[in-house]
Amino acid sequence: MSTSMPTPIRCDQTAPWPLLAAHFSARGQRLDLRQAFAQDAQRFEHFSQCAPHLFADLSKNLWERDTEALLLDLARSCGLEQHRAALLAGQAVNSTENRAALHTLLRRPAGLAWPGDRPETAQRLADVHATLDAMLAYAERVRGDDAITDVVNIGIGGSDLGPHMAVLALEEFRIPGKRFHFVSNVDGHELHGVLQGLRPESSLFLVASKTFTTDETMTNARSALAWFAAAGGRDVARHFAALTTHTEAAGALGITTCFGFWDWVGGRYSLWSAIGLPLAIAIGAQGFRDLLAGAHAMDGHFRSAPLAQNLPVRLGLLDVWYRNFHGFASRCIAPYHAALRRYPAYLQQLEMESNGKRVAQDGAPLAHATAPVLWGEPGTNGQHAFFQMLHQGRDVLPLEIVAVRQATHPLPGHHEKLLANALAQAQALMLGQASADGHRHFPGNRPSTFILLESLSPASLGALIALQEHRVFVSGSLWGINSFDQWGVELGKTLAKDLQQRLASGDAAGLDGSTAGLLRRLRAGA
Ligand SMILES: O=P(O)(O)OC[C@H]1O[C@H](O)[C@H](O)[C@@H](O)[C@@H]1O
Repeated sequence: MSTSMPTPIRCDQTAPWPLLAAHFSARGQRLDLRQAFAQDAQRFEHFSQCAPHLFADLSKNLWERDTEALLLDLARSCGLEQHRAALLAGQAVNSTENRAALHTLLRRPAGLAWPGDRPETAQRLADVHATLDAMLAYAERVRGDDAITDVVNIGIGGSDLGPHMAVLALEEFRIPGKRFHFVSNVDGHELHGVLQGLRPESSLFLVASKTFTTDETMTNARSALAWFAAAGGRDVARHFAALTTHTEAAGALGITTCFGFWDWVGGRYSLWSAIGLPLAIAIGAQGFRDLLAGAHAMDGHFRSAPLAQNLPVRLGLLDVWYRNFHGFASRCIAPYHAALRRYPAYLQQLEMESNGKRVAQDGAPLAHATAPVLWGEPGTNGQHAFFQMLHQGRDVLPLEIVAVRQATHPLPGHHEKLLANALAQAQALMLGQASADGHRHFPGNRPSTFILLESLSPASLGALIALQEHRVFVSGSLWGINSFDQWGVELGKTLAKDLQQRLASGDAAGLDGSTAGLLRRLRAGA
């Protein structure tokens, strides 16, 4: 059993909060990055940071050393260090569900104890490794089974976004001869499109659902099972596996090959658990262990680096500064690597489902803003679509670039162009360009963060994702919210059940005028 932990202190109820507001009015809102670089020869050194497997340049952001010092005071006043310790020790930081959020345990080496561990941690870690070993052995068997050519992951949200993003990101490491498909939407077009290219005897379906109740996933799993039987498939135990905390529910559906995990793993933090099986099949047991090791290295950095040199902390503090003082409402994510094309979507769930909250831990409404909108596309594509607005729109939209120093393809010239574009965008946003013609004038002073990986590998991807997880924890902690629940997704699910019946029956009694009108329209011809 997890014990409850002291409630973090809300940022707007601490002494540094009004000091930050005063600092913003006096200087922060007028900071000019071009002047800031001219006045501080060490600005790049001060605001850049090495962390395991990556490097980050935060110097082109609208803050100065004094700002960061005040933000660090804010973090301390909010009890960030105590809250971090509670997270890592497995206390019930998810207060509305009375659960720990122990995704860090999933990547901890076997037998490693941390000071402050709760008594049950050693057993949990042993369970993690027993499951990991079994899952990786299974992944290796599937990799060696040439009869299986197609692996279909059926899952949604955290049971789709992580493995899907990572299988794409690590395509260079992917086993040849197997195709990977991800079916998430209840829209039958998606599953139908995949099934059309499959044969039962060469397909492996992985039904991924923490709860094993999610309607989309259950509907797709039932349809896949029905297709399998109708197409002459035999041996469900060989061709279907369930990745879930509810193995009995999988059994009830007829799926007996199961890899489990635990309620203390949040859906959007579950890539490291059995939910990672499609990735493990794609990149192999060693690749998956490298991913875990990369994430664990970042966990160590987050756990022990001083706050002022702690990259997730610095990013999380910058997020608070931007959201609550500058009032920036979004962050544009631009991975300059085509294989990271699902990275923005992955971060959307991680940050917006974690921190898109309007009440404090105690349920009281907050007076300050929380998660920004995350959005984006790989560079250079985004440059030819929406970067116009980043450069010349009326709103300031902070940009976060992820670039990779080494390419793995052999094509000459491409990578230099790609990296030059990443650098140029950050430079153009900051420097701008004066022109008497308003249409050609670039105001500049627009912020960006530049994250650099040496290469895109399982280890660096693990570190990058763990960095983002911890950064979301930092801002959520200061905002005083529970970053680990997602009650906001429930109402729509309940109403969809009711409306599914009404779509069949035509009963519009008691509905609002718009929903009733649309229902009639949808049923026209029924
Ligand atoms: O893994 P599952 O239990 O099927 O949940 C899948 C997803 O759906 C839920 O509604 C939540 O919004 C997500 O956090 C979760 O990842």
